[in-house]
Amino acid sequence: MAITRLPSAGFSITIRISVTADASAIGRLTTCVGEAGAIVTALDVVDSDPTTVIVDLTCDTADATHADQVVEALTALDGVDVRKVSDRTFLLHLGGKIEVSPKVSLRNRDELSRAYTPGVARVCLAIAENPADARRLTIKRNTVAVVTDGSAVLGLGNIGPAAALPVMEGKAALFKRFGGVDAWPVVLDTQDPDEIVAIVRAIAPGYGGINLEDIAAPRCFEIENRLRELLDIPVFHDDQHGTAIVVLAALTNALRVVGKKLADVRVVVSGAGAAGTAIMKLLLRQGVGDIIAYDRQGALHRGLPDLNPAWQWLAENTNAEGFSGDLPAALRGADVFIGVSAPNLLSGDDIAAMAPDSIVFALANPDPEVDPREARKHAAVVATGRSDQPNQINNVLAFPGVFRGMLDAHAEEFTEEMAIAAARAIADAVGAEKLNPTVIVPSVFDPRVAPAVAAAVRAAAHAPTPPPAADPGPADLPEIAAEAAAPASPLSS
Ligand SMILES: NC(=O)c1ccc[n+]([C@@H]2O[C@H](COP(=O)([O-])OP(=O)(O)OC[C@H]3O[C@@H](n4cnc5c(N)ncnc54)[C@H](O)[C@@H]3O)[C@@H](O)[C@H]2O)c1
Ligand SMILES: O=C(O)C[C@H](O)C(=O)O
Repeated sequence: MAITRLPSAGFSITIRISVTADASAIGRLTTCVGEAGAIVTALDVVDSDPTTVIVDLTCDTADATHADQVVEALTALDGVDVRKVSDRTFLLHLGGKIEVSPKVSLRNRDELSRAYTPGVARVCLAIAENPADARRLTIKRNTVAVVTDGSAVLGLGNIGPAAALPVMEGKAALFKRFGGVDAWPVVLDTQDPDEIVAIVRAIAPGYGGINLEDIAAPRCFEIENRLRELLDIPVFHDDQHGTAIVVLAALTNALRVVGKKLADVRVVVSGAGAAGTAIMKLLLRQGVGDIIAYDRQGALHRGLPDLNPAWQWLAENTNAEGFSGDLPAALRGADVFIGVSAPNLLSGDDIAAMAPDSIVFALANPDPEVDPREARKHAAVVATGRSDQPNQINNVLAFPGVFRGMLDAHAEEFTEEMAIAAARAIADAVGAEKLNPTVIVPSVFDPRVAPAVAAAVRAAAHAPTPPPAADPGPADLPEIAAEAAAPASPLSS
């Protein structure tokens, strides 16, 4: 039942090869790579002499084992010497993916004296006198902490803070690329909720928002709730709310495609963790017909003893009929399946037993709950978290625009109203003229998405439209400078 892995840019390798320089040499290399199931994406001649040519051959493979097989096949060719193999994903990560870059030039004493000491002291005092000025005079206005304890990283589990860092750097890069937000990873060597809350509370003054990331359920709920109480900046748990926003957007459009209404559909959710719980809460808030929630031990229902508070809430607010059968049984006649749990739980036959025009979102990464190619044989709309399948559902459609909007609005909290507004903006970004079973979410690279989400979030925060630039324009500065400089300026006496 496992999904067959296809060659992907995520497993791209560059192989440096020395080959005898005859007319068919290059052709033999590319044929060999193709026959081994990889896809050649580039071939560069690095050097040559009268008898040999040295090339860098770049190809997409399916995984690390497949990459080894491709290299072995090349090595076995006559007249071929494989000199070096580079994993392009690892090359891209050398030294990390983000850096701090000054926005001011520091070319001489004049600039140094204003950007740093002694000039900076007056700015510090201005903020000490009026803490709200931190948003105008420091990075706080545009900076988000991406906080993790490394306890639930992607679908990889509890791999710890250092191993989580590449994901957090990636999030920070996405924040900047799609939302213009300066985000910085904060990886914590503790998984104790009290310590996490204390640390985040202590670092909060330097940030305009907190993005919790890859913290395992159910601790993530407690940590988020406590921080929301304590802080005057928005706290957003991306795995919960980012996912829930994009799933609501995708489901809105999928229901448009099949002509059903949210209030009429029965939804089965596999995985009542961070993502699943937030998805269910948002769907319930939007008036979904009914939901049955599954986790490892089966369906959540009112009769189950010793549930944690999050599951107790779900047991009381879902599964109206008190169904307690297995997952395939729950799917019989269901309109929608949403998987945020584990790979390969369902077969094509399970999907075939759903209601006509069913919708399947199999979102476990990297391998979904059901092979999407099997699911597509029976369901009207299928989405996954994968970039090599149509309808990729990923939080990146939500979080850059959500934080752009919250920062611009100087929002003090993230609200459900913002989540619903963001989901509507993402759904509407597809547009009736483009909507079909394979296009229910906009492209990650659609430049209209993040601004539309930001505008929707700002409106939900009841904030006025900000000026186009996130930074203060020159017109703002004299007023701030005069205000801030007056008490301490040596020139003013
Ligand atoms: N595509 C997306 O946009 C997207 C977004 C968020 C999460 N995800 C994926 O969803 C999955 C869950 O993410 P999360 O952040 O909620 O993690 P989580 O650890 O908070 O929750 C996962 C839940 O699934 C349950 N589970 C595990 N195996 C199960 C099984 N065989 N049957 C039923 N339930 C099972 C766990 O007990 C847990 O409650 C991961 O694979 C993640 O990569 C995808
Ligand atoms: O966060 C993401 O981009 C992916 C998703 O949250 C996941 O856990 O797989």
